Amino acid sequence: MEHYILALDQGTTSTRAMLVNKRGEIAGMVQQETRLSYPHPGWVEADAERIFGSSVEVVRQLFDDTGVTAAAIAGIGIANQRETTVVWDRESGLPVYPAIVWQSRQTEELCGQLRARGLERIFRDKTGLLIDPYFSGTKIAWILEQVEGAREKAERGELLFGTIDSWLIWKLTSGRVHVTDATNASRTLLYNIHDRRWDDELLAILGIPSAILPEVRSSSEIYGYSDAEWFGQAVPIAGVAGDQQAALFGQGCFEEGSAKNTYGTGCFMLMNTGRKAVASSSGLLTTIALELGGKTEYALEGSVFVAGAAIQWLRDGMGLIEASEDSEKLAQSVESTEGVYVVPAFVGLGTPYWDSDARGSVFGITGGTTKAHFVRATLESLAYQTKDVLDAMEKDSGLKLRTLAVDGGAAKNDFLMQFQSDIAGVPVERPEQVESTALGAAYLAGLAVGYWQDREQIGSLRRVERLFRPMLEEGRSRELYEGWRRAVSAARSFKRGV
Ligand SMILES: Nc1ncnc2c1ncn2[C@@H]1O[C@H](COP(=O)(O)OP(=O)(O)O)[C@@H](O)[C@H]1O
Ligand SMILES: O=P(O)(O)OC[C@H](O)CO
Repeated sequence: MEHYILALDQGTTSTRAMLVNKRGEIAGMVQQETRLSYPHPGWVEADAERIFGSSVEVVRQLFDDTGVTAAAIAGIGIANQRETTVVWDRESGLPVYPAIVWQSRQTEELCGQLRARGLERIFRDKTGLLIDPYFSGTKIAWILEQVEGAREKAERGELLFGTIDSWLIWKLTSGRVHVTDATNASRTLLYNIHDRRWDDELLAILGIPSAILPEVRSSSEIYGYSDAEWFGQAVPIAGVAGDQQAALFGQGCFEEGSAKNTYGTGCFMLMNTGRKAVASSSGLLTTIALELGGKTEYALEGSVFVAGAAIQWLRDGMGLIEASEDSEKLAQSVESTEGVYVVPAFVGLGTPYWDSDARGSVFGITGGTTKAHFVRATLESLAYQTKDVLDAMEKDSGLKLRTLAVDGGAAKNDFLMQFQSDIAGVPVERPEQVESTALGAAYLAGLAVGYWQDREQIGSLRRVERLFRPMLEEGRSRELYEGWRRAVSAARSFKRGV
């Protein structure tokens, strides 16, 4: 019987289960969309129970579709949307509040207070992150504050916190295992990435009792076994990483200086900086890339909050397209945007601006602007935001990128990838398998159970599907990008009225 690794990619907008074979091929995939809710402007929440339910459903469906059973699964690897925060009752197993999604901004005020107390430096030095609602720490503090009785319960050890990986593992093991991995821990604003432990000082500042925290483990080891109830028989859960770190690993970015950009709901560029935690002066985050074989590796990261989400907005909010893929043809139906810029700062701006006040804006429209220009400008915004991050990355690392490895849903868009290469002036390399996140999770699990031997073997499995080279004349590219910078600057000043 052929054995597989089961990869579970629990992303912001969808949950996917995949079977990965020895050759690193995806032998089957099932996907389910996740519904988000927006209870107030800027807030983004999800039903944690549904996230777990859909995770089980996609696996069961995958088994039904392929005829593969749990007996043929050597291990489960989990990659998850990071930072998204779940707090649940240890006894009943029920979340005390919906999952607060990473994009959600309800802790803006709390973050402002922390910054006003001059705490930015302490958090930055210890965690590599900024004080921003993006990260889990203030989300936990907010839940403990807002949900009646939650703080007292947390202090009595009756509540548990987890990012989505912890939540899924806890549920899959029917409440026996409460763990996370170092990459996920490094996104909470509570984890000291240098000492590699939960930081008491930061916990005290945020008023979070340590009893609610999961145990932090490596990214590749057997954490526990899924209860037979879920998939028919127990399966080892053997790999965990935040989805962006998983994608870095799945892309084979093992060398210092290698980088990938994932075009999903947001865009996340990570550069491997090896055993060094490089501090940034340009608004990048320093984060744990991986903990494997007793060694910790670090990465620099640039985060764009709204990327593919802007294409979804064209589809669902504006009704301009029927499916995300349609954006490609429409964009190509016009020569340029004719000066139109869309700044999709729906929840503020991340790297390098970190501006919570910025809001989405459109510039340069005329009576001649059509749907095609609008759609093209929205797609182009993904490339411009990536260029912002890339510039910061090269500046802080002192390294010039030779190629940018890409993946994620929107990386399938040829127009976008060519425009990206043109604007960034760097070759863009798309692997045959753009599901790098799932592959990364599978590789981590496979290494733990001996399905694959080492990174060398894994690296040899990667195949490039297409290389996009810069084609646009450099002066034109610079001019377009300067227009973007002006648009961003205007979008940022609008809310403040300056
Ligand atoms: N061909 C395409 N062109 C542009 N955007 C796309 C395309 N296909 C998917 N997307 C966008 O990519 C996102 C889905 O990518 P995915 O990697 O699955 O995201 P996530 O893991 O964040 O849920 C969606 O926001 C969708 O709008
Ligand atoms: O859901 P994704 O794949 O866009 O990833 C979300 C990130 O992990 C948030 O930091």
